[in-house]
Amino acid sequence: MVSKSRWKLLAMLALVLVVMVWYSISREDSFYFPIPEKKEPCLQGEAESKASKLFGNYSRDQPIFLRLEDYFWVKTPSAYELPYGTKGSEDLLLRVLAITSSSIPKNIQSLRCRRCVVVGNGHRLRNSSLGDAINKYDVVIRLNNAPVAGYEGDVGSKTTMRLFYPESAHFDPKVENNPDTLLVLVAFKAMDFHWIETILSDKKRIRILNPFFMEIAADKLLSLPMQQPRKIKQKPTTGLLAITLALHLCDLVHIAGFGYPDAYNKKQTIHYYEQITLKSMAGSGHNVSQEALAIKRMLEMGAIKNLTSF
Ligand SMILES: CC(=O)N[C@H]1[C@H]([C@H](O)[C@H](O)CO)O[C@](OP(=O)(O)OC[C@H]2O[C@@H](n3ccc(N)nc3=O)[C@H](O)[C@@H]2O)(C(=O)O)C[C@@H]1O
Ligand SMILES: CO[C@@H]1[C@H](O)[C@@H](O)[C@H](O[C@H]2[C@H](O)[C@@H](NC(C)=O)[C@H](OCc3ccccc3)O[C@@H]2CO)O[C@@H]1CO
Repeated sequence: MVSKSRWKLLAMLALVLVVMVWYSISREDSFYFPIPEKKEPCLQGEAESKASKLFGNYSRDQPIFLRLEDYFWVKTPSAYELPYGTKGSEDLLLRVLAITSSSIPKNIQSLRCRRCVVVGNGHRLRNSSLGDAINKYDVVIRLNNAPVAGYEGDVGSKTTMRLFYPESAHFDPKVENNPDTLLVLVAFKAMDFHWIETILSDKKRIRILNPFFMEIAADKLLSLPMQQPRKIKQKPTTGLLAITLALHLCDLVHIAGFGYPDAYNKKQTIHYYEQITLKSMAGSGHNVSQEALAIKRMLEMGAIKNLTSF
């Protein structure tokens, strides 16, 4: 027979154990009982089903990056010229695709469920301390010249893809030089292909984004006219384009650093890394209030989740 005092001792020990487990789990840096890294639950195909509701009649068969085989023997017909299609640029593309790659890296390809985060360049990331959370995603998509060095605590240090175009390609290659980062060209005009042909030095890391995503963002998210006058007056921002791409590539899509100040807020800086205001964007061909509505719609229907405020 176990005596009453023994039972009491056992009960006390059990209580201490429960408190230790609770304390350990509630701390991020669990030291009594190491717990597996906390990751967002990921449902395979979730972003795909939300995207088809959002975009309607929408083909998931499109490749993310342009492929040589689609221009080599049979020239894939495209309804639009750049930036919504490749009509008229086929021969130039053939030359560029012959010296670049179109594959998705094996470590992303092989994932059963792809957790992605699109990091916008917005000021809301400043002092957000989101760095560790951002680094936990399988795919981190960054935009233009947004720096990582010096801002790791707020924006993380992992970069799986950087979407850029010639005018935005002024990130410091000595600092932002992670060899695992794909450099994804967003082509807006034929000159962009000439440019990339000239500057290519590390061919293996360059990809050319399928203009299909620009078309979908412009048409389905912003309802912009698809008929092309000589000059396109309005187009999606690179951030909205990246969200559209992520909904195609990933199973889970989160965003951070999106949202511009109100138009009357003339002093508020727009970026987390420099002091420019909304004024600098005048004439850049983006309708940020229309984009805010599109992002709100996607948040409301649960297609994306926001890590910062909006
Ligand atoms: C002066 C100008 O033309 N600025 C444009 C700049 C500029 O060309 C590059 O930074 C290169 O220097 O690029 C843009 O955008 P930018 O590089 O500023 O920002 C990238 C994306 O982050 C989202 N963003 C940014 C700031 C903010 N306060 N809220 C946000 O939601 C947007 O989705 C944005 O796309 C661009 O490419 O879209 C759009 C900007 O209009
Ligand atoms: C995502 O868009 C990027 C950036 O945010 C825009 O500001 C920028 O817009 C420029 C646009 O691309 C230029 N269009 C072409 C076809 O080059 C436009 O050029 C105006 C122009 C053209 C020819 C003669 C006179 C004026 O200028 C826009 C503002 O700079 O586009 C970026 C992506 O390329």
